[in-house]
Amino acid sequence: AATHPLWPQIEKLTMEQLGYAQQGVEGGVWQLFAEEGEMKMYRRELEEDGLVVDPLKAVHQVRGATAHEMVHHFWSPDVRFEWDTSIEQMTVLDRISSDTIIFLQLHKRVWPTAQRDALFWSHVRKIPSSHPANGEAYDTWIVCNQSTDHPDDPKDEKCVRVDLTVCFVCQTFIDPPIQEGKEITRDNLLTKITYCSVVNPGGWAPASVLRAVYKREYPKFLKRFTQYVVEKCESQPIAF
Ligand SMILES: CC(C)(C)c1cc(CCc2ccccn2)cc(-c2ccc(S(=O)(=O)CCO)cc2)c1
Repeated sequence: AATHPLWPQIEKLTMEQLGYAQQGVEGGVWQLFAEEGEMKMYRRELEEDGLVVDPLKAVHQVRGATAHEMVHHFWSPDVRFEWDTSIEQMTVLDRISSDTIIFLQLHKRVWPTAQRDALFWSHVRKIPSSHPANGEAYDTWIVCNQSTDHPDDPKDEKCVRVDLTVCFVCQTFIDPPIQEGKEITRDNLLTKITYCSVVNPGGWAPASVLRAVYKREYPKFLKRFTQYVVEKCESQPIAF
């Protein structure tokens, strides 16, 4: 896949998004709009050509599943319908490598806006932890979703194409730190999650509707998704 024409963009954007996700939310630019237990959701108000494209950043931490397990279930087309209630259809247009897929997704229509679809590459990658595994911090895993073009794009005029950049970054910590010779259980897995998205709705949609939708849907999505992965993995061997 390193020879695929998209590869330089995939490499560059994935590392940029990793940096963006790891930036803190200090400085007053991010406004907290939802908080539930360990989950905090922030947004910045941003409009382009009169369209709401508010960047979102969510941070969460979850016990019971690893960064690898979280990120794999976010990336995999096989389980997408099990957790993503916002989509009506999903097609894999291309598998450009074992870790990069091109998706076409039809999202459920949200009244009164026109139905939207999204065509994006989705890349999953492990970022080896910089300091040697001190037995606490494990590797960081990232999924980066970026809108792209594709020759098999059906270009359905009835649909409005959203333009999205999304990253889902996870890192697992063993808590409390492992004792010599003791086995790690799922309860020792503390996974920190950062979810960032910038979605241009791509066509007329009232600011009030979009802001109401993401303020309602995003907290639900992140809670539902993380619970789904913890439950799905609880009886499985731990995949680091
Ligand atoms: C609300 C807004 C942020 C603009 C929005 C609108 C729509 C299209 C559906 C829609 C919703 C509301 C209003 C109009 N259309 C989709 C998405 C969206 C797409 C993808 C992902 S993902 O994280 O890549 C998970 C894979 O599906 C997350 C969010 C967001």
